[in-house]
Amino acid sequence: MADDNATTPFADLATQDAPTDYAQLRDWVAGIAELTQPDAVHWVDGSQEEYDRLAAELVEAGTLTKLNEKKFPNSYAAFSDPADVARVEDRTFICSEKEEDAGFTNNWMDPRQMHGILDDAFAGSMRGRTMYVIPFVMGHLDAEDPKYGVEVTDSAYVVMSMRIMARIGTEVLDKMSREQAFYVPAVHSVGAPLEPGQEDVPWPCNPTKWIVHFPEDRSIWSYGSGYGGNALLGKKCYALRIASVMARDEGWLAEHMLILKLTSPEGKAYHIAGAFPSACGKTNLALIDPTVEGWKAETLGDDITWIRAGKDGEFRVINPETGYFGVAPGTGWSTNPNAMRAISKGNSIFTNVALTDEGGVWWEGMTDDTPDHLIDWRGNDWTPESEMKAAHPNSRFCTPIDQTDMLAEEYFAPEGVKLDAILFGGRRKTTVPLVTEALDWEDGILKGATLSSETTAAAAGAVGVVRRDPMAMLPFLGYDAGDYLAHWVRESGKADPEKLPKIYLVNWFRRNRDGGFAWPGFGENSRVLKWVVERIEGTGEGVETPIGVIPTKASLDLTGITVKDEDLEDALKVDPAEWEKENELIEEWLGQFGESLPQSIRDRFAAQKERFAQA
Ligand SMILES: Nc1nc2c(ncn2[C@@H]2O[C@H](COP(=O)(O)OP(=O)(O)OP(=O)(O)O)[C@@H](O)[C@H]2O)c(=O)[nH]1
Ligand SMILES: O=C([O-])CC(=O)C(=O)O
Ligand SMILES: [Mn+2]
Repeated sequence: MADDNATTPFADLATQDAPTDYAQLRDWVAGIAELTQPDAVHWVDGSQEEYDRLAAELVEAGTLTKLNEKKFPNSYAAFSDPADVARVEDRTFICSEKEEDAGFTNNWMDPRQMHGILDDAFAGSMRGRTMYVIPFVMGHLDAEDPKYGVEVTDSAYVVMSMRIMARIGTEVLDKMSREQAFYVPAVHSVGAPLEPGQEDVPWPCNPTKWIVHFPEDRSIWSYGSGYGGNALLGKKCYALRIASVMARDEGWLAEHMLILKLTSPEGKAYHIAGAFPSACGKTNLALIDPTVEGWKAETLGDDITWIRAGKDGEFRVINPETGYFGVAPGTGWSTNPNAMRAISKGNSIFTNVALTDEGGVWWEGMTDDTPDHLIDWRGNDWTPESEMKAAHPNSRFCTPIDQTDMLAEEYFAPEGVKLDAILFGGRRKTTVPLVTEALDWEDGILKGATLSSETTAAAAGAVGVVRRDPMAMLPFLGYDAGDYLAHWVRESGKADPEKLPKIYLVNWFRRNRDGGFAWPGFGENSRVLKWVVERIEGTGEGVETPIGVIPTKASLDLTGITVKDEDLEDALKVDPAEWEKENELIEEWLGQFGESLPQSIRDRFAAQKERFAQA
């Protein structure tokens, strides 16, 4: 261990037991300790022992409830402050040097001004608490160019969750230190210092929240929230916002996508990625149980995908995470048995779900029967007569991905898999058909660029409002949206045109004329995937419409289910009146981009309007 000339007791605290001689890292951690003034500093080794010790401390503090060991081994439930239940997009900032580099979709503030605000907020913010130092890597530790990070946090809940979601601890620290590698410095504080003698609360947080990214120096500062995407900084903050900037500069793509491996009855494997906004079905599709005869699904990832052009001109994809942070409500034995099996193996942390009288967890949609009595996510008695939901709509399960029975072995391969198709999807009651094949790659980019969805509980704010969400990345772009689309165009230029994935627009959420879902969804989506594969093979039947090719009614394999003919019509129709309105909204959306929007996207949109005019 190196000898430090520490200047303050806090710097001493940070470095005295530091298990690394990486001087730059030691100095950085010491500096954060000086700023935040914790009572203790702990370098996280990532061991089970450490995890169990933190869990015991959090049970003692009332943050975690240990679940029934027989039903949910080594699992815990956490209940957040009712005002800290989701990502806070209006408090999320991209502080690039120039405002135009953050683009019109992001909140921006001058980096110097923001650093001033953060210095004030973080000054003494960890008083009375332990500061944890979490070395982590997103993606594989033995990747060609491992993407390291170090999260400093005063939340043990964050440490436990990060251990599920990413590769953390000693092995990562050792390799990072040996290589003196660059790491993304990520600072997190719940923003609730304790004065001497002050009693803690189960879920400390601060009414003022700051989720801040500095893309040029690749750093992250998160203040005031303990929740999910606000606090587990390896996830959305690093693996999407900061990684998207790295990807722009280094020539790859960081995307909000699931990865699914699908094997046909003939034994041929296909890899499909899907970009859907938060709470629009990624985890469910990633864990699909196909209902269509003879098809097998395996998963590689459910939320984040990094794409690189391979040496043979193919697109290759990996999942940089190691766990699920999945939406609990709607995840059930009938809709998502693969998730339920993974969860049942234990080692999970549930946040804002309800507790059963047997010490288990429950949420809306988990089982067909509703329990007679629960403790709801706010800690109140709950019965089926209660007006409130038992679980918060954005309640989550945090579960290791390697507990998935249907995990594809390629998940473990640093070189990833070759991508065959990309689905862009959203939650739209009207207008957008069940599935549409883009006319070609550039038309596919237009589909991604103009993707839209009704807002959900995954972010604070109104639910059910239609908004444009380019490539499902709206809340996760680390730079200008037009530059991002131009980067897509540029990256695809590197691929062999023959090997570019085919692109599809999907919508599992369209309503029928009676207001119900027009398509049964979930496992039945395998029927749509089968059509996609048939299109790739050149055998699937389709009808050309002004927005692309949609299946004929007969070309969707509906063996074994009954879908009413009129429901199928409602699911598949391209209604010119709806699209006239839609095209106006798209025009308005594209009008918000500046110069940076690639001309090819404007041209492809003009072509789409022209096809409607000709139809
Ligand atoms: N009707 C219908 N609902 C679905 C379908 N797939 C998912 N859902 C519901 O949509 C909600 C969100 O699904 P998820 O799979 O968790 O969404 P996600 O995209 O992984 O969300 P994030 O983890 O927030 O990014 C859940 O309540 C699901 O039950 C589908 O095919 N049809
Ligand atoms: O980031 C979070 O808090 C949860 C999540 O996966 C999302 O909202 O997309
Ligand atoms: Mn998910």
